[in-house]
Amino acid sequence: MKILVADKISSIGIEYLKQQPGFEVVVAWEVIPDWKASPEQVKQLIGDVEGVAVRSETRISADIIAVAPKLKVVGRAGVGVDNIDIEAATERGIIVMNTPGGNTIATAELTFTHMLCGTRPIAQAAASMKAGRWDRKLYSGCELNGKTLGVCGLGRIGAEVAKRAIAFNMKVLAFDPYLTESRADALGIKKVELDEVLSQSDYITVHMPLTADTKYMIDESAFAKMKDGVRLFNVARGGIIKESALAEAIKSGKVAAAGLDVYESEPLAEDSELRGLDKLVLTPHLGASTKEAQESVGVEIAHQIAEALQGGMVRNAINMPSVDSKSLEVLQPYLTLGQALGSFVQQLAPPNVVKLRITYTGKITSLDTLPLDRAVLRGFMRKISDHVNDVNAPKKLQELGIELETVKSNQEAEYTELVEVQALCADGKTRTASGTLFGKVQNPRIVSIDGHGVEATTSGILLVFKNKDVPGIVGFLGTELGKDNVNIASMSLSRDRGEGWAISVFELDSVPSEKAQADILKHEAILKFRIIEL
Ligand SMILES: NC(=O)C1=CN([C@@H]2O[C@H](COP(=O)(O)OP(=O)(O)OC[C@H]3O[C@@H](n4cnc5c(N)ncnc54)[C@H](O)[C@@H]3O)[C@@H](O)[C@H]2O)C=CC1
Ligand SMILES: O=C(O)C(=O)COP(=O)(O)O
Repeated sequence: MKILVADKISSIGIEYLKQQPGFEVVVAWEVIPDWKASPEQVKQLIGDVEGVAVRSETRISADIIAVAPKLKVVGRAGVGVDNIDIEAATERGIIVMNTPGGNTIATAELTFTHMLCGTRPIAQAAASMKAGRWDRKLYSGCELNGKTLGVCGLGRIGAEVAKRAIAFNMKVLAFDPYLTESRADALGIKKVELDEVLSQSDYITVHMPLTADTKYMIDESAFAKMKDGVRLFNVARGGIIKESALAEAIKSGKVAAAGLDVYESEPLAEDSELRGLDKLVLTPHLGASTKEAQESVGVEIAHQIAEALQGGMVRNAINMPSVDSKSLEVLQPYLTLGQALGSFVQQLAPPNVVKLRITYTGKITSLDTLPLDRAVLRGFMRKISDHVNDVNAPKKLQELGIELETVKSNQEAEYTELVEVQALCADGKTRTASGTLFGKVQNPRIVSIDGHGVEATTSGILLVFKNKDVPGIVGFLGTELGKDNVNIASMSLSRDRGEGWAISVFELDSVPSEKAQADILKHEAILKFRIIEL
């Protein structure tokens, strides 16, 4: 398996990948000496690669994905994945993973450094000293003590910045729609709306991803709401603060000081007007550039990529549910059951399914069932679409126009836990299969088909049929299958005395020939049957 290291990650991480049996590691800058991670260069190396490790420089666009037919994993040694086309990767079933947390402290500390530089003009004073001057009057500053800091985006980095601000005796306001009051209380900060952050803060710092909601969140109209002499910082993503509006606000004197680490377009253009603004301190996307952070994220991503490609655990995936090893052990039999039920129902139902409903009942409802949903979908799509995996299964289902509904039910059931998969068809009919885990070994079994109790395996070949409840059916089938040299491994019969018919499942060792299937259907008591391959 070929792994491409496209951006400079920790050498310990690269070594780890090289040590993995069966891995061939291509270190981009060793192969192409003037490596700039341009699309042309990336295309030269990515053609036969199964895993790629990147930071923020290499763009994994839809075009790149299109020329990387073997690509299975994109590992981002860091947080932001805006350089990766997640939609295109998901469509292709490529796992995109990052390493949240590894560079939190480094980035929080750089933010604080920027805040301090915006408080005491260290960068400007240092430059003047280097230029041979001694300008004591020019470079006086102010104090953080007693000031109000507004934090937009109170996630990992925002929270660390807030803690440091509190240590400097600042009051902290936070705007983050996803922040709970209890977390705000625990951090000793006040959760407010964006307008309050804008109007009440002496310092404003942003720590969110760049999304449609956050793009230009700080634009001309936001600056108009701010105090005169406000100080602004962006160590998150270029474009959250609109650069042209910031430049105007600095020039007009509205903004007393500002610091940027990230830009709308990177690298920042040589002739960008931002470079000429004295009150603005610029750093070239250095948030995560500490020895500690790079070692942490580089080693972590190497481990994650290796594990995912070696068929182990998938951690920190952006486009599929992640499961840790302990949970995976618990979930494994359920995943087998879920995939089997999904596949079973798809093969049982006609092709006009419009909705898939997964219902969890009993003990299982206490687990994180998201990975199970994916297993059901993967099973359902198995015979419909090529290359379906946990990454792209929901997208593929959506493309087929099939809606997904998942329900956690607290209703009494015959089993202590039950997974039910129901296909709702365009004509209003439904086809349903349920399953549970049997015994201490947690053996997955199908226990009901369309509401009729059966007991069937979750692997192999099943003959499912509906018949009139008359004598001789089992003998007839035994004879017909025997003539076709098909062995019956087990059978489960379920009859409905009231209606006079039965649903039965035979587990077979091989698929009966078309002739044998036609002969079986000739029996007037066999109403319909399906061969289901699990
Ligand atoms: N300059 C650099 O080198 C680095 C930059 N970053 C960037 O810093 C940012 C934050 O990273 P983390 O704290 O690790 O992420 P995180 O996911 O822990 O925090 C992001 C926070 O933003 C909030 N948020 C999302 N949408 C929002 C909205 N519309 N309005 C307000 N809040 C919103 C979320 O609720 C979350 O609490 C990311 O953009 C990341 O890419 C991260 C590391 C290094
Ligand atoms: O982790 C992030 O989001 C970053 O922006 C860090 O970027 P980098 O890995 O230093 O290119």
